Amino acid sequence: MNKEKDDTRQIAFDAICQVLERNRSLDAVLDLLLSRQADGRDKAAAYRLIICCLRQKGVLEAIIEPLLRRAPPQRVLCILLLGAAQLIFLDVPRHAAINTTVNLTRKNGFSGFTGLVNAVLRKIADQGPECLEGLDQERSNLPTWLWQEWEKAGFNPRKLAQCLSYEVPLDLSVKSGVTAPEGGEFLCAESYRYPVGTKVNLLPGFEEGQFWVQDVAASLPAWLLRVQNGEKVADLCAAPGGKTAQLVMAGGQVVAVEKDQKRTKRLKENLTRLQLQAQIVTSDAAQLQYKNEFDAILLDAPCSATGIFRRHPDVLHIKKPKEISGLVKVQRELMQAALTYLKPCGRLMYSVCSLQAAEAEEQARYIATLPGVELKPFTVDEIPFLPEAVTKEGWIRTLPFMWSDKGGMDGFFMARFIKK
Ligand SMILES: C[S@@+](CC[C@H](N)C(=O)[O-])C[C@H]1O[C@@H](n2cnc3c(N)ncnc32)[C@H](O)[C@@H]1O
Repeated sequence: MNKEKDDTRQIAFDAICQVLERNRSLDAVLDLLLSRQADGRDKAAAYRLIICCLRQKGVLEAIIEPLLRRAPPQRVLCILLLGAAQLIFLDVPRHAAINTTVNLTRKNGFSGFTGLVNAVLRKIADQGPECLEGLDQERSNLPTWLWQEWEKAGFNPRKLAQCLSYEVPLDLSVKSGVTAPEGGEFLCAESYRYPVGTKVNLLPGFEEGQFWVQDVAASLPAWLLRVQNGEKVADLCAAPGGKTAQLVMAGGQVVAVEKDQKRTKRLKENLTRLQLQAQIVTSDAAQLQYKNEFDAILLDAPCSATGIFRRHPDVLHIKKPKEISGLVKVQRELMQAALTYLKPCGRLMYSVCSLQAAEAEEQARYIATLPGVELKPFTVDEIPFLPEAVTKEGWIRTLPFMWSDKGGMDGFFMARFIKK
């Protein structure tokens, strides 16, 4: 492999192009791209650069575009984003940022644009932090459709966009009976928070399967299902398995269903590392043959994932409004199926990591209208450490700026129902 080609900036460029041009999720491209880079520090630097570009894309474009007479090819714009991010947000010295970006332009077949890249980046470097003056940074960084939908839902999009300006800590769910690794802050339930930059695989106990990575908000749906020892539980959309692990730990006899083969493999690997056992079924969870069988079901449904934009800023750019209606349809099919699989008096937890009302609040309203189902509202007593998340309808809605003094949390929605 050509080492020179595989440097930090080349990896960042390849990743940004795949996300922005091909709408591929960052997770999907990173595994492959980062495996090309042997040096851990270079990997971390590439990751930092990619994340910064995706978080600040709107602001960077607002700075770059007035400096262009006509639009260059999309890939040259990606190169400019990388160069400008280094100058404005990552404190890379002017000389290094400009020279390496000009080299990147040449190496990727855009020799005719090296002059332009050089000139634009010099202007940005000359302006320094002043280039941010007068810019509505929050508004620039959110796509208009998300800003509007979040505003309509009453979520304060400006405060949400502010979550893009800080680095995100690491949250672990820790097995019961195990001491959490040192250096973490206890949050709630089985969740601990570690400082930004903590490497999970270097923490003592990782190999032994004593904990797993899971945002504190993501740990709430399985925890609030209050599974009792020996209960028969289905986790209908299970991979990569953070919530399955919680359900098993709580003592459930868990059937974990996952449609995607590759993700099922990851689910199995994760449960093996954690030394936890569940019956794993690879199938469309809407097509199973169960009837009146489970005491409790977790439906952590496939969704737009807009609630996880702090950790995965790619969602801001790859998700499109027209995708939502297809997801709403799948979520409803899964809900209907879940209600068939549930025993009378059984509990259904519906959750999504989405900030889109159509996938969350409106879906909860829809389930409540189905025959034979009733909402079991959450009360503040059940979640006293986060009372602001309990809505007047009795749902739980976490928002990324909740606990912002500690580093925030993912945006999750959950609603609990009982089969009559
Ligand atoms: C939000 S993720 C689940 C995350 C998981 N509950 C956890 O906590 O680790 C949704 C998962 O549902 C899977 N999925 C999507 N449609 C499905 C279906 N019809 N049946 C079963 N699984 C499905 C996706 O492949 C994805 O792994």
